[in-house]
Amino acid sequence: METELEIFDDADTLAAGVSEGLVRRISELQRESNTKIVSVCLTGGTIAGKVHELLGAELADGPVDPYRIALWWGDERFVPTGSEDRNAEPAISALTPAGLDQALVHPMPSSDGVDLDGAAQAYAAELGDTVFDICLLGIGPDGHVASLFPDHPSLAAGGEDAAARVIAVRDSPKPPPERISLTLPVINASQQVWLVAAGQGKAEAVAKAYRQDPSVPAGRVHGNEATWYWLDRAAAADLD
Ligand SMILES: O=C1O[C@H](COP(=O)(O)O)[C@@H](O)[C@H](O)[C@H]1O
Repeated sequence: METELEIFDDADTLAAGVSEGLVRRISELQRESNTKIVSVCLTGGTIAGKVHELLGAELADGPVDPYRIALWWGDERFVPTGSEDRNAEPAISALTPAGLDQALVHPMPSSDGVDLDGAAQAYAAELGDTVFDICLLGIGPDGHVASLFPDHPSLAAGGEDAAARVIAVRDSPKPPPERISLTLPVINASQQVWLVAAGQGKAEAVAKAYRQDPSVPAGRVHGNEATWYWLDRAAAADLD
């Protein structure tokens, strides 16, 4: 399993680099097989928003067939449809103009009319045994990935030995308190895991993750084939 590191000057050039990297990898996989549907798991967070904006434009006008991409999410805030806290909706708005097959777009449920545990179970059923070609993950300043937080029940329930593929998260240390998250076995089954972080506030968590410190969830994720770190200089500042 390879670990790759890409460092950019700032958050904007980082987002552009990740977006270009996605186009490169997705088109490579699509070229290998005419029928291949590339499964990409998206993340929420600040830098991801920038990536999705750029990716929407690149997918509309590049080598990728957007109709052969399946989109999934690593985590979601359990809030009503239309809430500005949702991870999926801004990404879908940014990417849909590129011409996605909506049947292959799999947002996690919102809180409208379902309970949290039921929502997590429904997403697990939808996910089945899907293996992601690429799983994008933001890193929180505390080292959380998806909605698996350090020193929190989410990490116990969603750790390497998790029984479920998708869990309900309550009392999240970062608001909103109720969330849905993939667990480590699903993330770590991905062909490639891409960790993306920008800003000095992420530097300590990134350094721990890079040296695979198990005290932070980000230090416990990896891809089957490769793990990529996509960082700006500030987030990379504490790397040895
Ligand atoms: O709440 C969340 O936070 C993390 C990190 O977000 P960032 O804004 O600090 O980059 C994100 O990866 C996760 O998907 C999201 O739900």
